[in-house]
Amino acid sequence: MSVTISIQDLVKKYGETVVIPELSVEIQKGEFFTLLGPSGCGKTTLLRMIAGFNSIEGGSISFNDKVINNVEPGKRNIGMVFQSYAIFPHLTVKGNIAFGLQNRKMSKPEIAEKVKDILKVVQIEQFQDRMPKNLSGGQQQRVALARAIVIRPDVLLMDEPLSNLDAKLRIDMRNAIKEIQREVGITTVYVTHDQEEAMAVSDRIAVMKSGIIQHLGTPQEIYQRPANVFVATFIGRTNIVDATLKHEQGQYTLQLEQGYQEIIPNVRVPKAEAKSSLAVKVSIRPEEFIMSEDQTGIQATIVHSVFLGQHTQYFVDLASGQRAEITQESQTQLLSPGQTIYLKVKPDKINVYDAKGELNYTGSAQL
Ligand SMILES: Nc1ncnc2c1ncn2[C@@H]1O[C@H](COP(=O)(O)OP(=O)(O)OP(=O)(O)O)[C@@H](O)[C@H]1O
Repeated sequence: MSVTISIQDLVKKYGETVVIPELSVEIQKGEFFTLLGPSGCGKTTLLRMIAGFNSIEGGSISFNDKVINNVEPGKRNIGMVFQSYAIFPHLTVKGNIAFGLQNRKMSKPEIAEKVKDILKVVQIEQFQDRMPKNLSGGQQQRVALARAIVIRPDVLLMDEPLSNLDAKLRIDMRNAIKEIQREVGITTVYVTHDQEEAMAVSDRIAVMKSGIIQHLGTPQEIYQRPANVFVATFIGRTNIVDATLKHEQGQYTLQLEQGYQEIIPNVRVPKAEAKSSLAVKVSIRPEEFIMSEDQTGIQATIVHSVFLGQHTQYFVDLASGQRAEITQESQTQLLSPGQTIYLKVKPDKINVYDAKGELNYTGSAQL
């Protein structure tokens, strides 16, 4: 059975140091939920609180309607997968997977049946009699995953499970993890600092900084309408530029460099901040720039280019002196360093923030 995890006003302190000030979130039944953020933001701390390995200094964690704050880790019915595979070196693959079931006092045929089923799900049937030392990192991680899910946990917790794998295997394994999770449908909390990995596997992502959720949303929402400048720069690549937002005759016009301006269709400024002219920060992703055919827009000079096949990445100096990154579909002839171009932006795609970069005025960013 998989459960809803409700976290209410949760506080974590180490001595006098507050690591998680007061965090609330509801993780849906069967959801693949990721905690994403830079090193030290409190992801592992929160995961360990769910597992029962860390004390709780305030608030509550519930599985469905049951508060589990004081339930010991072994009784929470949780499966865990860590960065270090933590599988037993002296047991075969089959032996490793059967281990958790033997502790649950099942009959031998029942255990054999369950192990067989899980070997199939994680696709390591052919290695069932091997010892772990004769397996690749990816195969060992599949064993760890199989061992975690064979007990049919209510919750699956994964802490950087792919960090020890090489780049290609990480991609293969993240796809495998996503498929397996979908098949077994267990509520999953996944910790990573790798934004691309988070985007690839998650139903929803909580982007954290200093123990606080900065943005909670689907990968698409977080990429397209990041709640603040921290999230915009942490997820994917972007350019942050200063600009002025003018409110005239019921519409918002963004004034960028050199008199270049665009009407922005989806602006909502809270009443308390509303003025006819606001200093703002704008997040423009590399693909949200358009090269202007006529000589209007922001003048820029090509510094260098990186050919990536279908797309080419250009690093340019804007007239203001700011370095920017733009991505364009590759043309037969690449633009050369020193060449002058004119840039416009896609007004419905870019994100406009208050001057502190804390509040998104565009779209429907939810916090
Ligand atoms: N046992 C502890 N005692 C004191 N401080 C701790 C302890 N464990 C973690 N911390 C602090 O709590 C903060 C959050 O740590 P945590 O391990 O949760 O971060 P993280 O986001 O998982 O980082 P990483 O990606 O580097 O693992 C850090 O500032 C860390 O130094």
